[in-house]
Amino acid sequence: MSRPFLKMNGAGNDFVVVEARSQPFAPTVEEARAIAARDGGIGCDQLIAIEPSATADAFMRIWNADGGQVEACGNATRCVAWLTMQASGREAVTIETVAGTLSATRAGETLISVDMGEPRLRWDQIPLENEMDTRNIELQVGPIDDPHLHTPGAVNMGNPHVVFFVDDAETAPVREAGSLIEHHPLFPEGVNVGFAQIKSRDRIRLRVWERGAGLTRACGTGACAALVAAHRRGFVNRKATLEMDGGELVIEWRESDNHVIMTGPVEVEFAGRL
Ligand SMILES: N[C@H](CCC[C@H](N)C(=O)O)C(=O)O
Repeated sequence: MSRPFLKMNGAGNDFVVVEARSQPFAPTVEEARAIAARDGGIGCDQLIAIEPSATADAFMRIWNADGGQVEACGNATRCVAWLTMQASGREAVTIETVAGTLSATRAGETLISVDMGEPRLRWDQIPLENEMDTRNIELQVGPIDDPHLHTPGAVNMGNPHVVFFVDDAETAPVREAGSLIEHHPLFPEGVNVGFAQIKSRDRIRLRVWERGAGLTRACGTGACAALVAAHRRGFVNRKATLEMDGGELVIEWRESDNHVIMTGPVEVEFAGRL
């Protein structure tokens, strides 16, 4: 039976959002992949279901475009939080995910802040295949030998990220290197691959090759990971604007509680039926 959905995006990272509180939604990997397909499907980076939660305002389930379920999606969390605020009239809501429950507050008519919690920084929390310093991980593969790509940092924001520091994000080998590293044996659960150009102590230009989705126009958890990795290397302050292909996110790694706060836009593109 067909069912309604909303096509949304957060800074250009786009989603098909399905309401699954009244009617369960359990697509197979193939069905999720078919919905996400840009050629023949609706087309999105992630497929999102809003489900009941016993402990939060809603549970958010996330499928990547390749049909696999994942733990976290920052831009989608803002979209689901915004929908929940619009429906409830409240300015603060909680969203339960596989990676934990997140608190969101309204920062504007279509601007949402999400407390993404604490970054996980130990090698076995990323996770990595073997023990190493997650500030500077040793990774040599394909175009990554490019001397312009400095030793990356690794951060888990509920999902795994590796962040390379590059001289120019526009010319960085995002597709070639991203697709190689996504499945590199150093990352037993795969990895999202960020390419960060430090423009100043409070501005980073970031492009992300996402695990299971490829090059996206923005990545919220990727923006959080890039800020944390760059601060750990002394490149930026604790708060910065992350310039992504589809828009800007403001990320702060709060000193008081070690939480990472992500603020960014939400947009409803259209409504349809699956
Ligand atoms: N676009 C999402 C990240 C999706 C991460 C997913 N690609 C994974 O496999 O972890 C975001 O805004 O955080």
